[in-house]
Amino acid sequence: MTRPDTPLLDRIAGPSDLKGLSDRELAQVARELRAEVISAVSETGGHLGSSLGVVELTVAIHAVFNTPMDKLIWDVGHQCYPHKVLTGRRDRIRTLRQKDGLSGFTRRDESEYDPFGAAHSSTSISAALGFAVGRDMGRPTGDAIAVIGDGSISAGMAYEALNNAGAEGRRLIVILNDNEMSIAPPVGAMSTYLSRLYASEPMAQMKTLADSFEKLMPPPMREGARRARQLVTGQGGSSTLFDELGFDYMGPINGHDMHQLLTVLRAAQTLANGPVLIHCCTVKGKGYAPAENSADKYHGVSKFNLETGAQAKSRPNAPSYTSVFGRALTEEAARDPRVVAVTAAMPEGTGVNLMAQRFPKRVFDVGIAEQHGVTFAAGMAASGLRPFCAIYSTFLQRGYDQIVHDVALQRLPVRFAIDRAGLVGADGATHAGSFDIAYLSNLPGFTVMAAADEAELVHMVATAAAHDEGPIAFRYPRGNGIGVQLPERGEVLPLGKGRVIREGSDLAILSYGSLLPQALEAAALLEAEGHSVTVADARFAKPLDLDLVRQLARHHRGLITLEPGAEGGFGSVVLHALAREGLLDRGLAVRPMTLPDRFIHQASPDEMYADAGLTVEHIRATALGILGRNAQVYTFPERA
Ligand SMILES: Cc1ncc(C[n+]2csc(CCOP(=O)(O)OP(=O)(O)O)c2C)c(N)n1
Ligand SMILES: CC(=O)[C@@H](O)[C@H](O)COP(=O)(O)O
Ligand SMILES: [Mg+2]
Repeated sequence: MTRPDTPLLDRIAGPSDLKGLSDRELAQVARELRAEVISAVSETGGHLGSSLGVVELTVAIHAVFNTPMDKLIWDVGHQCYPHKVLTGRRDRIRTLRQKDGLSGFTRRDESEYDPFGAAHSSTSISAALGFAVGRDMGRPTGDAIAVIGDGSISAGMAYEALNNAGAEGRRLIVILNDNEMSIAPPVGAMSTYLSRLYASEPMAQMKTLADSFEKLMPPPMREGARRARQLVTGQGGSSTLFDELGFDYMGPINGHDMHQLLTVLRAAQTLANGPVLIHCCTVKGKGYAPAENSADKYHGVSKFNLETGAQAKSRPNAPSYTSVFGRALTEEAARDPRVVAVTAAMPEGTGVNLMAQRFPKRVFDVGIAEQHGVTFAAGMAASGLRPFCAIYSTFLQRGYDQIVHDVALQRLPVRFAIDRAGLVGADGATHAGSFDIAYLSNLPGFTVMAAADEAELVHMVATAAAHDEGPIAFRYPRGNGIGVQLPERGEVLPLGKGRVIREGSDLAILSYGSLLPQALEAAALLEAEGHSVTVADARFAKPLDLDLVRQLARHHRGLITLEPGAEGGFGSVVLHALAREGLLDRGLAVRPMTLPDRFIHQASPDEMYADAGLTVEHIRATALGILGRNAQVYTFPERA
């Protein structure tokens, strides 16, 4: 028997425990749940703002619907912390985004209450429709409910899903969580439209709410309800974009009012006989003043002081790669009025906000629209501008066909600034920048570079700015540089030329990208053990520095290639070149060191690279595996 003053949340082992509670008690659960999320994230860091915006909504959905039989799919999934607390993971919520801990997003292999994984935005409606079809074809699925934000619904994939779902006409619940924020303030006509939808008088809200019920009623009752509404509101009523797409639009409702939420969700559950869109207005960061009062609503925070909201600040000895890029880009823009920048809803994350401070009319935030952003930049390049398309490696995957079809095939000089290259830490596998080397270095006419440090990044920005012969990309990691001196001005690098950093004679390590310091450290260890090791920085995966590769192959017993990228990238380019040049015929020992053929889940970057087999010790062991008979032969990470 639980004591009467026991917090209600302590009695919630799972959503079924919500069923017996009154609406008032559910509101109390939400209050306690909000406090729990704030407390937990103050210890772990993470996506606090979006989670606080959906606390009441999360309680109401799990109280009304029958999860996990009903499939609840969170778009992006960064707002899923309240959901995880209510679905049996409260005991692990303080392991959030840590090695072997809870993911910061939804994951199928983490819980039956996570029917679909997320992290890249705008996928929820598509997945929910898939579940709805499964249900209608007899699969063990109840309702399909997608919760999608106002930022995420602006992406093309969301329209594709709305378009299809509206035509399919199947029962489907889409909840638009509209907090008037993306990561940055939202952009685009859809955002303006949504604001208009609910920026009207209360009466109009009554109207749309009455509208909603009218639509949900069986046809015979609708006419009577419509006439009643017209009498009350005196308005014929207009339909929304969503109505026109075949959805029954319900709302706008206050997403923090438990009574409104429960009433509308129960109505939808009882009456929906096709696709329904519930427009739910919320506040990002709701209920925690430091979040509500901050410009970014605490979208992504480090650990913070619960009382003050002050976030733990790291004191790096070097600037972030992102800020180095933003400043170098701004300098190029100052020298050349043709330089413009495109971001997909991440001006701060990519650093183009630094250029926007000086040249606001030359920086374009297209919203969460990577596909459009790439081809938009291609059009700019075709017009004679010099566009920098700044998109994280993982999100650039969303615009790949546009890269091939609109940029490479037409050999248009779009500059791709690829941030978050390699393993990124707490965001885990969904955000790893693992594949861009592989997916770009095979495209004809592309120039593909990787910065070994922040000074190299400055030179690569200058090289890209000056490169009009075709598309060019440069990648760099999340986080801070290594503390090298930054050049006053970037120099244009000789195309396709690498650089030898230290000369040896036994073995060569050819590094591509940001693991060069690890290569140099391993070389020093090997030298102390009597081995003579050359270390070179390739700088380019395409065009490859063939003279350098020939020289390394001909004058060493072994060659290691090293890259913070998946198989099929730089190492493959080198192996193809060696094979084509007959440089393997004399028994050269080659070891490509890449990310392993499996996904690596969240941890610190160092922990992830250790898991990936890409640390100094791994490099040393690989080298000894070539050089010494009695060496500990390094076995590559197991294949998936
Ligand atoms: C394809 C893709 N591009 C960019 C991002 C980065 N991103 C994560 S959340 C977010 C904003 C989402 O806004 P919204 O859907 O309104 O959710 P809110 O944070 O407001 O709850 C963005 C741009 C992403 N996750 N996926
Ligand atoms: C949820 C999401 O996709 C973004 O917020 C992402 O987590 C940002 O990553 P960075 O923290 O590397 O900018
Ligand atoms: Mg939003």
